[in-house]
Amino acid sequence: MSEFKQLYSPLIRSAKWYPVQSWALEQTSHGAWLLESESLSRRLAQYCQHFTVTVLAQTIISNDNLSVMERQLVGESDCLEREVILYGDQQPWVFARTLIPVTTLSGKEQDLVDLGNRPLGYRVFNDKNSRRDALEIANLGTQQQPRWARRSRLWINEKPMLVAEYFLTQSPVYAKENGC
Ligand SMILES: C=C(O[C@@H]1C=C(C(=O)O)C=C[C@H]1O)C(=O)O
Repeated sequence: MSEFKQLYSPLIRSAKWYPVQSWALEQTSHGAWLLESESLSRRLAQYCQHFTVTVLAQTIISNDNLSVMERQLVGESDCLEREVILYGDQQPWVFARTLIPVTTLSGKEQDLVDLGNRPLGYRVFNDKNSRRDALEIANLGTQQQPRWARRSRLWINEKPMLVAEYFLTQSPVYAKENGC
């Protein structure tokens, strides 16, 4: 198993998610990232020369393996679980875990199984029938040194998927504290 998956998969699964309103995000530099409602991939790509995605794992998981909240957000269907690292100029920036119900993988959306190293966001946000809701935030670091994660539901042609993203230390989200 990839070292990244081993490290970050359990972290993001056990995250305590809170609604956006619970955090003082307005006017902060990380807030602009966490509140991005359009494609995160496109935003990240503006901060580097080479934006790439590496798939760590992709498997079908039973609905029984979803948490109660996950089930509330995506429904009762089994899901394709896709875990990736988003890289900016070869630096790992974001670990992302997406749950795509198999019922979403129908009609035009059957191609989502075959994305490979193409960013999911490019595919989803190229479709005019896409939107994001149910945004929640978690701090996987400490109060002194926050390490942010967010979870949101994406809709494509009225079909849901759930995306959790963990912003790694080298990501531009922490650019100020990294001295960039
Ligand atoms: C959901 C988006 O796609 C990004 C790309 C992902 C992937 O390729 O699996 C996963 C999560 C995202 O951070 C986005 O760009 O907003």
